Amino acid sequence: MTLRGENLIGAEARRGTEAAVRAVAAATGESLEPDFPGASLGDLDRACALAEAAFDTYRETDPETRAGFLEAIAANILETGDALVTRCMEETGLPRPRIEGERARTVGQLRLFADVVREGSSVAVRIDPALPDRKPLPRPDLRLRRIAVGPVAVFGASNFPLAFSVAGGDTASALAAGCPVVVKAHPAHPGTSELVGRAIQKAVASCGLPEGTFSLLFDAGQSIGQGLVADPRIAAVGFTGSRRGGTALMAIAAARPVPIPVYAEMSSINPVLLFPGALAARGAEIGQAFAASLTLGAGQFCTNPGLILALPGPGLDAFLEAAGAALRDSPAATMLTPGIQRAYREAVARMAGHAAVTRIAEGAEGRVTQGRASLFATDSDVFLADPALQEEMFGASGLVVRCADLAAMRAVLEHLEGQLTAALHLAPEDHAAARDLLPLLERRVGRILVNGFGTGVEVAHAMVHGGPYPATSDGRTTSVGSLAIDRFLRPVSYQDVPDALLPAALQAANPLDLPRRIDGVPERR
Ligand SMILES: NC(=O)C1=CN([C@@H]2O[C@H](COP(=O)(O)OP(=O)(O)OC[C@H]3O[C@@H](n4cnc5c(N)ncnc54)[C@H](OP(=O)(O)O)[C@@H]3O)[C@@H](O)[C@H]2O)C=CC1
Ligand SMILES: O=C(O)CCC(=O)C(=O)O
Repeated sequence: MTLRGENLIGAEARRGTEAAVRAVAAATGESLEPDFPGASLGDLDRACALAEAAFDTYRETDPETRAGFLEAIAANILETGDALVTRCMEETGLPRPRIEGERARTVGQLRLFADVVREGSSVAVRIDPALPDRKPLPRPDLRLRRIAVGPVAVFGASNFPLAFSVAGGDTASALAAGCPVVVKAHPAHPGTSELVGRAIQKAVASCGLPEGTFSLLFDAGQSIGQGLVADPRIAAVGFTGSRRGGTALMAIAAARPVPIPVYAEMSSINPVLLFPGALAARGAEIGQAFAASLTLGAGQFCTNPGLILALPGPGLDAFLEAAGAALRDSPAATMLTPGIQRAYREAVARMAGHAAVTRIAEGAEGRVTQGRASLFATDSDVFLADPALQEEMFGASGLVVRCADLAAMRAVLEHLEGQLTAALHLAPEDHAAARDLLPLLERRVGRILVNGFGTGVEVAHAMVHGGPYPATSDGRTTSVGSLAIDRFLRPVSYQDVPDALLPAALQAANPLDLPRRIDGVPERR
């Protein structure tokens, strides 16, 4: 499919009139055709007006229609074939297996949400039938369902150009909830965004949905993104990116006359706890696995294992030796954008320049567009004294913090900001020590995992890809997995509303065949 560099506004595709986003080949820095002129404020207004006009129709689509729509998007994405894969590789510098894997994850995610919509428990139907004879007062008939919150603004993420971008988890969960979506494309992969956007636009048309169900806007600056968050027709925001970007959007959303939630997934350094028994048994093996996780995707994962906590000893020495050797052998890797490469280089230089931090290993030097791996080490008292040491280095770099004993490890965890994940490496004899730390870890992170690393989030029902601030703006939820739909739903209760006036979801005959709780008890079906 030929790229046209057009904004997709409802059923229309039109070139913008503002400064253009230039697509750039991540590996070489060369400009790619076409350019993507930015949307005007008029385009933004039209996209939001269409989204609002679509809302009441789209949110009341029956489960089969909405699930079929999500599946049609998945099919259309696959139909874009190699054109999508090659363009995405060129724009991001990510290798083919990664992009193909990410496409499968994106399509699988859309299909998972189709299943969620068909299954119906996200509507959360509750019925408390009237008790007219109750004394001293009768109870009214109460029926609850959850409805979509309204049009959602989604910011595509740079580092997952498919799974966290135009048709990624935020879009899939918002559409599954019944919310029209307006996406602000990430300037790092505009061609990928257009191809995926057209796949969604085509599905809107083939499923007979209102055109405002989906729009995609490009912008070389920040006025469209900021305007979207401020627009009174937008009811919620999904974002993955920097803490600075996420908090700027949170401030705009909070300052609106009607504030709205921003679900921002931001920085995380994902502590890895190496317990003594595990280190003694397999320090070198863990070191190799750690290096592989750290360098995945040039380290550009928010789940990247950036902080390692361990007690000194021969096990830690073996870990450092193996991780160091693997990282010294690791080739430099193309980073997503010149800005991300520069930010990474500066973060590594700051760490290397710290008087009380030593560099354990450095990967091979690369081109100007590439990042090289690094591993640093320090002691827990240094880490505790300097908050800058827990800032994310977005790339393949980690910091090992030597903790004199388990109490020192606890002190470091107490001091940490909110995180997406914590990984514990354990042997059976470490279980008691790990058990002691679990309550603290539960307070700090969204996902606790054992004998693995957090990179590569499973898209599943029991997944939490979230965590307390600043890992995310709202630790009560997740941006990956079926629970992500909850962000875009709100409950409405209907009291003594006649059956003929009730939405189908709540009618006595249950025409949508939804799971229901009657008087608090799941109905037998
Ligand atoms: N932890 C994580 O998961 C991730 C962290 N990052 C971090 O973010 C850095 C930059 O990467 P990037 O992906 O571009 O993330 P950004 O947060 O800079 O940008 C993400 C998106 O939000 C927009 N945006 C950012 N700030 C604002 C604002 N104030 N007003 C309106 N729109 C805004 C950007 O537009 P525009 O580009 O025009 O500014 C872009 O579309 C990385 O170096 C890394 O440190 C990045 C990706 C994931
Ligand atoms: O590790 C993953 O699969 C997802 C990582 C992620 O959410 C991110 O880097 O933004």
